[in-house]
Amino acid sequence: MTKAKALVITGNGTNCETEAAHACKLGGFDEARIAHIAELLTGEVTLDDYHFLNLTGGFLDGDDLGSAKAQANRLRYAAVEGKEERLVDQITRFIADGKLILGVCNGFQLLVKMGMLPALGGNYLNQTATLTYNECGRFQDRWCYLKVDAASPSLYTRGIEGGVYLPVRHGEGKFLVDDAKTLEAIETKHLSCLKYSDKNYTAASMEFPENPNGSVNAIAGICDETGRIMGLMPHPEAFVHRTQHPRWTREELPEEGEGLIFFKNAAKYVKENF
Ligand SMILES: NC(=O)CC[C@H](N)C(=O)O
Repeated sequence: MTKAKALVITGNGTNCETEAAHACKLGGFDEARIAHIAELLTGEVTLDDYHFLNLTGGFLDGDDLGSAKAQANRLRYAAVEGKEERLVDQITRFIADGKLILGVCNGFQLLVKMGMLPALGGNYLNQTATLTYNECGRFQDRWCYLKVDAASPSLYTRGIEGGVYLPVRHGEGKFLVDDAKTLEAIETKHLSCLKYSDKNYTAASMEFPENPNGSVNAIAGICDETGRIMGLMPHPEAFVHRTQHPRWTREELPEEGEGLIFFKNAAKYVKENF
């Protein structure tokens, strides 16, 4: 059987790479390699050797120009040393090969600003949305209830009943779209797979602090139409064990944290399809 291989990109200010790689291993990947972005740009590491690309959280380029904007330009336009291709050509091939990309927080901002989400009509290099300053005007560091759309094509949220409880920590998490048509397409295709909600996961919420940033339609995460590419502001890699839960000493909790399912689903998909 193929070895399921995950790649986590680090460098220029990411700070969740170790947790993301740990979550990949716990979720069932045989290998989780942390690579500096420079290793991709020099051609020492190539995406073709992996199945699951993790774009992780942090403060890429210090959030200058807006979170993840500089890295979005870097990934879209930088050449790979000694090769006739740009890094974006490798990413486009990665997607065409049926592989998986998960962007968390800064990684979600990166995917959106590269144009890779929501990628309506399969156009992966067309920016139609953004993530900008939280409506409250402050950085938010708190735990949120996230309602899952069971009709979404996202492979990561498969099997989740109701919703998940995960931490957020961001200053620029407000999801916005360029026009009403984009939002309508996102909703009718069920690409808005995660929404900030009340604690019973009954309804999406625009109320602060349930919705920590004022995202349009309470959107916390979206996927593309294939369900293989997903981005979300909350951090699934930060809740893979019960001791990461804020009330773990007071509540009876299962051993496994609620975020691990994202990585288990990704590993299962890779093992079934490669
Ligand atoms: N945790 C993160 O990845 C934060 C992303 C970004 N630096 C922000 O503050 O919005």
